[in-house]
Amino acid sequence: MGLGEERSGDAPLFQTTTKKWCRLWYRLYACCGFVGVVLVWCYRATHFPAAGGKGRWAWAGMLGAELWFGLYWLLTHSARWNQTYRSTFKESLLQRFGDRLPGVDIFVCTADPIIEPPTMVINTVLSVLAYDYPPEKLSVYLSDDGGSNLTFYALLEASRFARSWIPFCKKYKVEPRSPHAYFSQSSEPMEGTTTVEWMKIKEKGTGRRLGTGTWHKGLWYLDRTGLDKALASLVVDTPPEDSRRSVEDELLLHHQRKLYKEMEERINHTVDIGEISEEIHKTHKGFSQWTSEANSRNHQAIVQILVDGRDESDVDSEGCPLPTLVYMAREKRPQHPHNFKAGAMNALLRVSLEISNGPVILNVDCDMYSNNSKSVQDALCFFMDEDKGHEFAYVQFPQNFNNLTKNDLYAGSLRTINEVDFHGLDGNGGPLYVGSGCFHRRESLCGKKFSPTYKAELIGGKPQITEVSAYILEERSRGLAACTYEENSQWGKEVGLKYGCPVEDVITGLSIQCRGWKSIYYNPHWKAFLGLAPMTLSQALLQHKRWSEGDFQILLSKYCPFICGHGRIGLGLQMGYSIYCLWAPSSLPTLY
Ligand SMILES: O=c1ccn([C@@H]2O[C@H](COP(=O)(O)OP(=O)(O)O[C@H]3O[C@H](CO)[C@@H](O)[C@H](O)[C@H]3O)[C@@H](O)[C@H]2O)c(=O)[nH]1
Ligand SMILES: [Mn+2]
Repeated sequence: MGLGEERSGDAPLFQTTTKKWCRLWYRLYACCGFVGVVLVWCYRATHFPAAGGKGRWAWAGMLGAELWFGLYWLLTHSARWNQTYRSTFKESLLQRFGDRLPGVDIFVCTADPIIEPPTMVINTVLSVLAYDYPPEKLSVYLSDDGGSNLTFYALLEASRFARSWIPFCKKYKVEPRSPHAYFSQSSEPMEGTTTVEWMKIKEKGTGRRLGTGTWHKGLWYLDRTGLDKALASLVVDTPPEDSRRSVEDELLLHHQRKLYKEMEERINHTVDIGEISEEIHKTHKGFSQWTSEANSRNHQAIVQILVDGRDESDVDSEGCPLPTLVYMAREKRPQHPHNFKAGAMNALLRVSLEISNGPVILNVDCDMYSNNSKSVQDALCFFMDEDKGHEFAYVQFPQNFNNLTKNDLYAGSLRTINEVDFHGLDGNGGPLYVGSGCFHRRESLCGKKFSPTYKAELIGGKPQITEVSAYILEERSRGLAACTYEENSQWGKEVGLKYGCPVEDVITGLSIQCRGWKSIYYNPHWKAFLGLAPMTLSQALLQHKRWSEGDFQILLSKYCPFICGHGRIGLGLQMGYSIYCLWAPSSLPTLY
């Protein structure tokens, strides 16, 4: 069992269960399967055609293929032997740590404004900005490898919208906190509105239109004055307090939706035109960083702090502090390898160290929004645990998708991996690091070795307001995001994410585990992250080719789980890694 139970006095922060009966049934099933496999092998071996007999080579080939699959089967099921499940106790976390909670830096990566539309990117950003976590301890960084001023413009719009969106989410406990996802699941305003009170106001108040506003796609949207007027009229029209509240709620929802739609339209319009207008250009100094020769492969480093969480005058519409929000496009030059996502993540590690220095880091892809506002608290339940927390380097959540068709033609849901394999690996020392949806301890990601005596508190955070201005932080950060910064350094080797492998995350996770750290797989019923799976055959093939190639490359490199992991990670985990490392060679017996 997990922890806590054995610790007297303190309530546990997380619990580990094994689902005993499921495990037993599974093991029984696996044993029966293994008997079957052995019988197939025996049959092949004992019925081998005699020398000179027909089909001898074909038979030998079949025996080879079945031996391979049998051994692969053994590997897979051994890695699944210790299925483990986790649950967290968030209330205890808040009670116990209160304002001693650590700073959390969130990295969102995007690479191309055409493939990854800016409205999608900012929805992901807004979903993490609105996490249910003290805003002064939260910093969100967008890395734009496309180096696009359109993405920067979208983020600027998002930084303004966030001022009403975050208090709205907190007041109404909105879920999910990606505005697009939220508004597309709730019904359209004004049409078939639900409350009786609302109807009354419509008739009695200012008539059909309620107040001043604009028509949009056949619906009447109130503007701020219209909204205030309508709210004021409620006092007269609907005396009971609770019915007044429900109408007020509807009006605010309606207003928030209108703000979102307007922002979305402005961004899409600018993206369609493909350039920033003079008018927009004037609204922020950041646009001047884009010179006329700049393009996605050749430009200087750009770092802009759009919201400085330390600035007490910069608050949301309710007067509460905002999370820090930073735009970063690292320097790109054709003669310097940029190392794809790993390069972006390492630049983010350095820039965020300068600006907010959160000891915990979350990375999400720009197409994967947060679907649960409490995930940061969930992850911290593991890191902050007094007994075991110091052993964990990262907490990986499953990657779930919301664009799959009913039959999931290209197996994009990763169901077996999410629901079976990773629970097995969690019982063997921890799951792989697979990119999006993973919380890291900054130190272990930056190369620190685990030591059993080491019990660092997860403290740290932003420098004091008086220390340096945002301008100086931006200047310094630009140097850290320069493409020459990593020359002759350990970045990409021993520090940060590793370079040179198409699955930079898997190889990085393996080396972290080889340095003695454990990891956690947390798969809550209420999905924490929802993203976009490949939609076409060619996209799906390309992704699987990259994954298989990358994993096979690990097997052949010095990071081979059986060599690098020998004596450092358990045999179960070595076998677990090899399931994926052997994907590519498994294609040969499959073809046979
Ligand atoms: O030069 C690059 C290339 C990609 N990305 C970003 O990296 C992420 C993942 O790239 P994508 O092309 O979407 O790859 P996927 O195969 O969908 O990603 C899966 O596989 C990757 C490699 O294992 C992991 O890093 C991801 O988290 C995981 O979701 C996206 O946000 C990109 O914007 C960059 O920032 N810079
Ligand atoms: Mn992707």
